[in-house]
Amino acid sequence: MPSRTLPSPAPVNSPFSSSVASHHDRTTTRIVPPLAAVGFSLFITLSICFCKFNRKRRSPAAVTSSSSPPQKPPLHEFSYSSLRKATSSFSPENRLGQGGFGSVFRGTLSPSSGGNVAVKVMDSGSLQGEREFQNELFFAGKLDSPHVVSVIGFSRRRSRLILVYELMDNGNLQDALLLRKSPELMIWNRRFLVAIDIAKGIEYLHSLNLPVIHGDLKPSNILLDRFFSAKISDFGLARLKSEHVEVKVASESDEVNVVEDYGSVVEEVESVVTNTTGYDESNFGFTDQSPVPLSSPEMVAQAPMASPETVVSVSPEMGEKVEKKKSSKKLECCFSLDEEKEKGKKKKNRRMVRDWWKDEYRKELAKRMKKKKKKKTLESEFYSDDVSGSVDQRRRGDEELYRKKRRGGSSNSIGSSIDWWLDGLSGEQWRARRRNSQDSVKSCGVSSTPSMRGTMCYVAPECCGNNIDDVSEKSDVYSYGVLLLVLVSGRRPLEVTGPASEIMLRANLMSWARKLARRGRLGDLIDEKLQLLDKEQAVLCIKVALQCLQKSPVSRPSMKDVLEMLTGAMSPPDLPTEFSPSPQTRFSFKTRRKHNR
Ligand SMILES: Nc1ncnc2c1ncn2[C@@H]1O[C@H](COP(=O)(O)OP(=O)(O)OP(=O)(O)O)[C@@H](O)[C@H]1O
Repeated sequence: MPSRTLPSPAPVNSPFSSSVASHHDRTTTRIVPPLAAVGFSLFITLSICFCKFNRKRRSPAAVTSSSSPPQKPPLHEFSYSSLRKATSSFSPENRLGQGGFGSVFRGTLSPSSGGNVAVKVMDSGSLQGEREFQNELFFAGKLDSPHVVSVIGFSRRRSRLILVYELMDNGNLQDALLLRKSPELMIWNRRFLVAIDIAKGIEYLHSLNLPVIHGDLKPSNILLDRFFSAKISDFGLARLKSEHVEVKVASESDEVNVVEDYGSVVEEVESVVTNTTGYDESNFGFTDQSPVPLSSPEMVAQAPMASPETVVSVSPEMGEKVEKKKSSKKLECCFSLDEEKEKGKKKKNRRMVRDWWKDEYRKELAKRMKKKKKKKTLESEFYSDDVSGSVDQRRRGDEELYRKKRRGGSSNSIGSSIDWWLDGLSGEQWRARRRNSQDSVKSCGVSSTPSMRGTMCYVAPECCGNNIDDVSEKSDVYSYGVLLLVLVSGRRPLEVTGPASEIMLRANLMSWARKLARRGRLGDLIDEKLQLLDKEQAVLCIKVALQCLQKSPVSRPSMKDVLEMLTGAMSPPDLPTEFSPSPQTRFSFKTRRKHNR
């Protein structure tokens, strides 16, 4: 009987083992494929996720979205009828104010469209108005700050241009402070906070990637919301910073190297002639901001052939283009015009504008000389500490006339008469003047913008010449200095009311502040009617203002420093050694050279 032996472990190749193995194999083949598939798909999924995550981390979009502020929603294009309805057919009761280029009305839209708004209707047919409108829209797309009045939208109906802003319930600073419409501003702290808000707003503009120069800072362009927070408005004269630009007008294939700054490129574009009827409507605004038109060679080639009623204009598209080109530090050639032609045209335009201004000066001077001979003595008194031996920057556009009169033997009085006239223009007169200038623009067909750099009394001396490169952030700093003095004193920069002795002493706010500084009596400048006054803070404001009002732009502090000085983050400033706002010699020299050319 065969003994039952326990089956020894089967060798691998035994039939038994093969049957076990085949059984095992069958099990494995049944289990492994799904497992492998699961594992494989898990692996694939994980690696895809990893790749995606990695790419996302590295993508510029991810970087921007995390580090840059959220994009502003696009501007809304309103229909004319909706705005007419919102303002009860632009009824006089809804009128909030009148600017140089149109009226502003209160409007009520649906909450989703903006709720309560301010609707600015530009005077139809005004070229400057159109220009300001374009500028406003261009900057509206760029600016986003709690210290800048927001543009909500716009409307365009043939030549009727309308801008829609957030409503600022307490109107402008000029009315609130100088017409004493807001008793709230009689409390010192409120005024100080307004000064800080404005400083923050300007600092924001200057700290942008492409700094924005407002160019027209004055109380009527500072609006107050219902909590009396101040915001900067009116970017009609604003521009991108201009420094040194090496622009070679070259052939199509050439490239133009842009050194550091692009504002001047915008300025260069100003000399590209466009038709009076304006910009191409389809390209106007925010439906498509693509920077097509001005760079296209066809258009540039057409430019000089435009009709006689051509005007100088800057377009939003160009600004956009300029910004886009910044990263590459190169700007493709925008101009196929040859250099000589372009220069000649520019020169001719400038000459026409200058001639017009000269004429205006001459007329105004004659009138003033005839009517107010007595004032001569007062003027020389006011400007005795302001006017240096050199010709004032503000007279640069009128140097010929100045020199002629000087030869006539009355240099000082004439010089200061011009100053007096410039400084003495009230807002109304200046506005009227700007309107007149529009007429002139129409008649001579050239933009008068080079002469229109802000509002008299607030505009920095270097802005009044023909050289656009003289305008910088420091020009805004100067205007802020005047604003600060106005805030602290509750007075206009020029007040010629009251008895003669009063006029002689205080008429010119800046001169008065300088005189007081020399006498160590800055406190005299503070508004006597202020309540809860913090005198130390008020004197600090005057000192900062005097720093801002220095004649040399480089000596003025930056807006960042101004803000830090006012908030105590930086030690208070020493009084500047020189107080004269008259311009640097280099400006006069440069301009004279230009004139002679
Ligand atoms: N968003 C707004 N909310 C409330 N009121 C406004 C608003 N915008 C303008 N206003 C009022 O309308 C007035 C006219 O404004 P606008 O900007 O047209 O001209 P301006 O700045 O006063 O003068 P200019 O155009 O000559 O510089 C302002 O002074 C202000 O009182």
